[in-house]
Amino acid sequence: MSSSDGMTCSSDGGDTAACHRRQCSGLTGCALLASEAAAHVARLCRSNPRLLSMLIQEKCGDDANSSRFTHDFKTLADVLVQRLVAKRIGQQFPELEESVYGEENDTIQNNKGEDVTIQVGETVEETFQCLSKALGDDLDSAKSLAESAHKEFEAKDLNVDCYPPEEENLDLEKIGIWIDPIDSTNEYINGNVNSINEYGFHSSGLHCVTINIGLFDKHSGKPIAGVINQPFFEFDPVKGWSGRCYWAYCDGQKSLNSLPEFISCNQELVVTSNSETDEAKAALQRSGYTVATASGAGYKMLCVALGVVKCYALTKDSTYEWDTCAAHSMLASQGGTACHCRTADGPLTYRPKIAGGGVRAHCNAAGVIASRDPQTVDRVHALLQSSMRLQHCSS
Ligand SMILES: O=P(O)(O)O[C@H]1[C@H](O)[C@@H](O)[C@H](OP(=O)(O)O)[C@@H](OP(=O)(O)O)[C@H]1O
Ligand SMILES: [Mg+2]
Ligand SMILES: [Mg+2]
Repeated sequence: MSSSDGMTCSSDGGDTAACHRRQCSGLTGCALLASEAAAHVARLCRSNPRLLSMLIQEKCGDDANSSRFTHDFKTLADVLVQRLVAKRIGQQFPELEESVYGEENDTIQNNKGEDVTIQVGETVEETFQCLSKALGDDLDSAKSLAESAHKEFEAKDLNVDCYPPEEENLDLEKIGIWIDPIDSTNEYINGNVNSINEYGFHSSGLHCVTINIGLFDKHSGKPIAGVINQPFFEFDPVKGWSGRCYWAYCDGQKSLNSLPEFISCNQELVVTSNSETDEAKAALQRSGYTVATASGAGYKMLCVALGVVKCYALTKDSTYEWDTCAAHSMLASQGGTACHCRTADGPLTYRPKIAGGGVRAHCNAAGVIASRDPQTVDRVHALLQSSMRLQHCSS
């Protein structure tokens, strides 16, 4: 684990609560606490079958990830979580209000077919009024969701090994933030719980769901900090689900993160999408890599950052800036990187949301190769490029 200085909390019992608040007082800390509030909402929506089934909606037109899914869905949890994270960041850092972007648009249709814009208000009552429009007559669900959207968390509530720096060297005017409120919505909707695979990660199921919050430099396009929260990490028959979260920070001068430092990963393991081509998988295998698949772009990249796998490779155009920004920041803080796969354009970059651009404007259109080890990125890039050239020549 790499950690910053000045983050230990006195155990004299004096002002512990204030100390915990202080520990997450920077922007990365704010995103980390917001991710925990978001995870709480995600778990609540998932635990209420009525709520979930009422509010699963198909994304249409420019909003849909049509290169990955024939039918792409969102839930109330996606929309509410995005609003909640944006609200909390905007409250603590008003300068950033216009610079927080998300995967989803803010509307959801209620059972009367009316579009409702989801907002997190200043008070629980305001949020309740909004959610009750979305949830029709289910006032109990609207009330519990509104309360949960306003629930406050402190650093001590987080399942994290160390806290982000209080002092960040950030020029807020340059910062943009991408939120993927629920990554792997399909697994979230299906709700399956699958056991861990032979490599030590989950190939599918609720464990692959993550909340990704990535900070980037609007001028250079570089990732700066990231938070990934995994809301469904552990299940206890009495207490239900609990999660875990990770953060990273790399402003070009200092690199800090809460990820494990020592890794004994399977050095030759590459994780990819269930939708990856047989040709790309075969090319990796011919070069000595073992190839495994998993759901969730954020989860796959988190597995790389945690050292469970060596590399994430995707030749397809099915991920977006909100899928990769948080995890890319983590890899960058570890000395690694995430690059375009099908071109020689180097690292992925991030841009503020383009009005009217639809999701394609923020697509990682040339695929992704990500690793903690830049040499692995180069090697996998070269071998996939040459396999794609061969395919091109023979077709
Ligand atoms: O659930 P949303 O936030 O829409 O994000 C999706 C990504 O955009 C897709 O690229 C992921 O598919 P792959 O991981 O199979 O590429 C997809 O993963 P999944 O379908 O395998 O769960 C999601 O991560
Ligand atoms: Mg996603
Ligand atoms: Mg998503």
